[in-house]
Amino acid sequence: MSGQVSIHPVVDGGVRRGSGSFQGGTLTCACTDRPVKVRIEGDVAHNHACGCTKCWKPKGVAFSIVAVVPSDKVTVLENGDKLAVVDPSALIQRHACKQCGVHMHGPVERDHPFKGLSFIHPERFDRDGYAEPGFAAFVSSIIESGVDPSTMDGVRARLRELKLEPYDCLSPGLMDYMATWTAKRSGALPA
Ligand SMILES: N[C@@H](CCC(=O)N[C@@H](CSCO)C(=O)NCC(=O)O)C(=O)O
Ligand SMILES: [Zn+2]
Ligand SMILES: [Zn+2]
Repeated sequence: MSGQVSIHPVVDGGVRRGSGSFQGGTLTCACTDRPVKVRIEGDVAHNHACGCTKCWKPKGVAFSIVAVVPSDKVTVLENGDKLAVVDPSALIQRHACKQCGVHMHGPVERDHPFKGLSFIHPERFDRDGYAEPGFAAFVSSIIESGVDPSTMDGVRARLRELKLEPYDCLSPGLMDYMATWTAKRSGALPA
C-alpha cells in the first residue's frame, strides 16, 4: 500500500547509494534551446527530499531532491543570462531558468549558519554517483501544495520504507548545526 505513494521518480524505485567518489558534474536545465549549464566541483552534502513549496520539483511530483555544496564549487558555465532569482527576499537565492523554471543553484549569502552554501538539485546532473538523499525535510509542507492531509500517514510510511526519515523541518544534524552557530554567536557556547 505505501509502495504506491510516489515521493519522487529518483527514489521511487529505491534509493540508489552514491559512489562515495563523485568528483562533480554539470547541472543542465530542461531547455532544449540554449540550456543553462552549471558546473559543480566535488560531491554534494545533506542531500534530501524536501516537501517545501519553494524548492523546485518536476511537475506533478510531491518532493524535491535538494542538496548543498560550497558556493565556491559552483560555476555557471553557459547561458547564465537566462537565470533570475525567484525571490530576492528569501534566504536561499534560488536562481531559476526563466524559460523552463528549473532552479539551477541557490546560494545563501546572508549572515546565517548556511552562508557560503548553495542549494542544488542533483537530479539535473549529467551523471550518477552523487551522495544519495538521506532524509526528508519539511514533510508536512506538501499539504501547502494541495496534498490531501489524510494521505500523510502513507507518505511518512513510504519515506521510512525508503530510509528517508521524515522531519517537519530539517534533520536533527542540520538543526543542531544551526543552533550551535546561533549559540556561538550569542555567547551561550564558546566561539
Ligand atoms: N512551509 C514552508 C517552508 C519553506 C522553508 O522553510 N523551506 C526550507 C527548506 S528548503 C531546503 O531544505 C528553507 O530553509 N527555506 C529557506 C528559503 O526558502 O529561503 C513552505 O513550504 O513554503
Ligand atoms: Zn531552461
Ligand atoms: Zn525546500
